[in-house]
Amino acid sequence: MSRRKNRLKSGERQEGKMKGDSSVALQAQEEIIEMKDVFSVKLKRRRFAGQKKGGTLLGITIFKCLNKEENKLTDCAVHLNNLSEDHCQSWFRHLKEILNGFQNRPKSLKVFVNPSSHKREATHIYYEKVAPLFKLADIKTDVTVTEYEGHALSVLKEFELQAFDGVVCVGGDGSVSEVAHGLLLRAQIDAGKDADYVSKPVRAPVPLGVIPAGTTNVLAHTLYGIKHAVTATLHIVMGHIQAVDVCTFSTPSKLLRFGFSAMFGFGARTLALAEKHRWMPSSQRKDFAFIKTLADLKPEECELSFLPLQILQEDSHEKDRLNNGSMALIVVQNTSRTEFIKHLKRYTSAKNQFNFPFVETYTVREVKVQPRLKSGPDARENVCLNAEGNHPWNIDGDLMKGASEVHVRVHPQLIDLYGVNTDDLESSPATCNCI
Ligand SMILES: Nc1ncnc2c1ncn2[C@@H]1O[C@H](COP(=O)(O)OP(=O)(O)OP(=O)(O)O)[C@@H](O)[C@H]1O
Repeated sequence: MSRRKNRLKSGERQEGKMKGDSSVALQAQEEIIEMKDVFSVKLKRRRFAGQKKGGTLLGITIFKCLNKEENKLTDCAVHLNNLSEDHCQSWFRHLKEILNGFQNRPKSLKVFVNPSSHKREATHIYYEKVAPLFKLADIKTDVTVTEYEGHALSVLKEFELQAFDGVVCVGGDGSVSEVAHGLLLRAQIDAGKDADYVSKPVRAPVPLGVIPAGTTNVLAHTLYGIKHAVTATLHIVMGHIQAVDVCTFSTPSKLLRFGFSAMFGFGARTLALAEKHRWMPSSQRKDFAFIKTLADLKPEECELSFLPLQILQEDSHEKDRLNNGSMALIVVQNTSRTEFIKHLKRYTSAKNQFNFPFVETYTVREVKVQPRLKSGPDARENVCLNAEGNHPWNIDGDLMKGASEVHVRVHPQLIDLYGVNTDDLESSPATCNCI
């Protein structure tokens, strides 16, 4: 058996023989290949340079998804040598039939690529690492490279969603949030709901996939346990799906946004300052805004009310999951800058993260935040402060300016995301280089 160059750059290859008649497993060099790990099968032919059709049949090649170390997935080619056209064609048809039977695997995807994410590498990542795997898996794609902020949202409001099995976003958290919001908004419009006030939203009709290519990729990290475009692509190709809770953020009169997470106070003010300095390179801008907001740290005058979730003792192991109909509310108040920095330093660690007397944590279903307006001689400040958007929110990394009272509600399992239950993944800590 001779070894030839692998057709996939990132993959590995093995060789073996087709023998017997097995519907779910093949044997290649002592290794059992389970069909649930296979995402593509091709007839393997010897062709001359430039030859597109025909060629001598050599066997079939099976492409499977391999679980590498630390949550990393990669693709791998297994060559099964057989010179009989009839034999290969019959195996090929049979294996294709099995692959077509996997329900959640997409056959057609709408893809949004944000070319401005991070250091402008999203387009390269998509065409070099993601698109070849989609092609190999025979997934049809319709790609929109976004031209401005809000472009994905306007496309999502108009296009023929029924033609696709899923939507994919290549970018950072801001882009994913815009696409998730657009997908859910579109679902409400299609269901005949008032998009300005949605009390019981309907689910997104198709799953959303996230290819990490941004400055912050928290959502991708949560779904795949790693920032790795090939891993994310293979989760999509293999149809790994999980239902995830989504929140609505509304003022008393208007739905602001569907989103996964939000910050009010320090995290929002940092983002607002960073947005004012868009001319700076992305990482510098964020570090600058972080340090400056920390230096000017002041408490946010507001009233906070919330509806706690009663978790039964036997269900308490579910408290960390992404789809149990609850939110974690973390309140930091009445503390000094020094103590606050200690809290921030521990923020990314899973151990004793919130173990400070000035940090309170609650498991809740609803939260209301009402900025407290000034009275007496300072009351005139309210008008100019609100006009400047002085009560900003950071919703999934996107800035919402000037909102008055904001009502946050969690809606269980409102969207399907490609990925796995992160409880099953090995966790790797996030880091911050400013403090
Ligand atoms: N062509 C474009 N030019 C400018 N902004 C765009 C473009 N396409 C999309 N956007 C917007 O860019 C924002 C940020 O994108 P994304 O989160 O992918 O990148 P990022 O590098 O993580 O962002 P940030 O620098 O804000 O952290 C999104 O809100 C999106 O709406």
